[in-house]
Amino acid sequence: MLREETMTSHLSTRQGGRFPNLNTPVVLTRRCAPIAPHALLHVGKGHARFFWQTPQGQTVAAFGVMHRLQTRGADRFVHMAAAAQNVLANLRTTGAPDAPAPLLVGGFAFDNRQAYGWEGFAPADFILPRVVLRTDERGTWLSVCAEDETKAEKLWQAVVEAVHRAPAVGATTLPRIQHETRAPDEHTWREMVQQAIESIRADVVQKVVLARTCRVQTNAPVDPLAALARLQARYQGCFIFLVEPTPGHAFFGATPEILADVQGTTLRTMALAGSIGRGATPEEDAARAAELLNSAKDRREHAFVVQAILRHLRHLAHDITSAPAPSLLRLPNIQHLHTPITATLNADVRIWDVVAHLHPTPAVGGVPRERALALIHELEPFARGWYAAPVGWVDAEGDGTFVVAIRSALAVARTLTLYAGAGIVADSDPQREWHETGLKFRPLLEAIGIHS
Ligand SMILES: C=C(O[C@@H]1C=C(C(=O)O)C=C[C@H]1O)C(=O)O
Repeated sequence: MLREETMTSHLSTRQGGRFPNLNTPVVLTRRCAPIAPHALLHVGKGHARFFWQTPQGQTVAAFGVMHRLQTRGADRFVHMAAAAQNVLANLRTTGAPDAPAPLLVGGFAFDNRQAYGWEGFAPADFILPRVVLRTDERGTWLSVCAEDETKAEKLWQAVVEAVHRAPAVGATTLPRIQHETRAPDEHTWREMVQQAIESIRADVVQKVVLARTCRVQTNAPVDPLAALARLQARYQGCFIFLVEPTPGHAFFGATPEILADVQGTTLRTMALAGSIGRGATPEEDAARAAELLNSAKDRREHAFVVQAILRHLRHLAHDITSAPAPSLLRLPNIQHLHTPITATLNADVRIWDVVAHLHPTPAVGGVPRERALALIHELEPFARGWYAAPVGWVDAEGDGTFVVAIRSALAVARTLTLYAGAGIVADSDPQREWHETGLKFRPLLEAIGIHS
């Protein structure tokens, strides 16, 4: 039943292209008794899937494809905005009158490069899901999307029955690790950082964020749901996400970094840059926090991000406010400098415009942006795929949230690739940056049962 209902229709856009006429699908949304998001994702195994959990505990779990929207190229944000608008404006909603609006879920690649291992992901890839489960302070909502009312009604009932038959998330046996490789290795990393520092001294760039990967081979496929459960247990302060646009190609993580959160005309974003480990005792932890807050190097690294965000927002928004000095954002593995920023969007500015302008901030790219990106391409021995890129959702009212997909991993079959980066400025130390990126791998290593 579910399998038949979840047929895929493709909607690709090309520059200057026209969108095909769509039939008008029906989105049926009703309140329901609590359903565990994991049960829904379990039912959705074998389909495209999406999961989202905010630090406040709201969740979105979705599966199946009513429409898949894919765009590529430097203008992928603009083209996706048009395609999304076209799909969301062509829905008939039914069910509870106070139901949350229909949404699209997905994200973007970091840049325009072909990325090895990311074949299951288009450079901009969103779906209008067949089934969406949302929990928030108002309760639990189940939405289904189908060709007509009768089909929607049948699908709604079928999903409710299926989730009640789904097994509870219990202890899962984790796959055994057979092989682990760090790319680049430590020696090459030091050379990369050294070259970045030389580019900074030569005034080519002022800051650049370099990343490295950890590739793990396991004896059995990694179950992203088991990894998500572990991230949920330990990293509730983060946004926990899973994007699986093609079944079996899963990108997931626990990120603290919001790129754009829009409700009505209110925008929330943040600068997050400058990092140090946690202490083993409260005294040591406080000493490290003080060291970070007083570090001229970290404050400079951070200021680049604040300035870039404020500069972009000036064209998009008014009433922009940012904290005068960074505060601490503390996670179990690491602590960061953090500046919350809010603004009111100008008329006609949508979340897509904000994402298109802000990404990549110097928290994951560098300053100046284009030169830093060129240096990243030159120095990093891999393409980033969706790592450090915008991932999130947008609804039919124009609200939405995109996070920066760091502290993340790609799982395809028995290969898991973890990514972590660090901002390099003139006085960075390659050894310390190796250690810092090591700390940033930790949540995802733990999520698959490796304690480093
Ligand atoms: C690039 C990453 O993290 C970013 C870089 C940081 C830094 O250089 O201090 C801190 C937070 C993030 O904005 C990552 O986790 O991979």
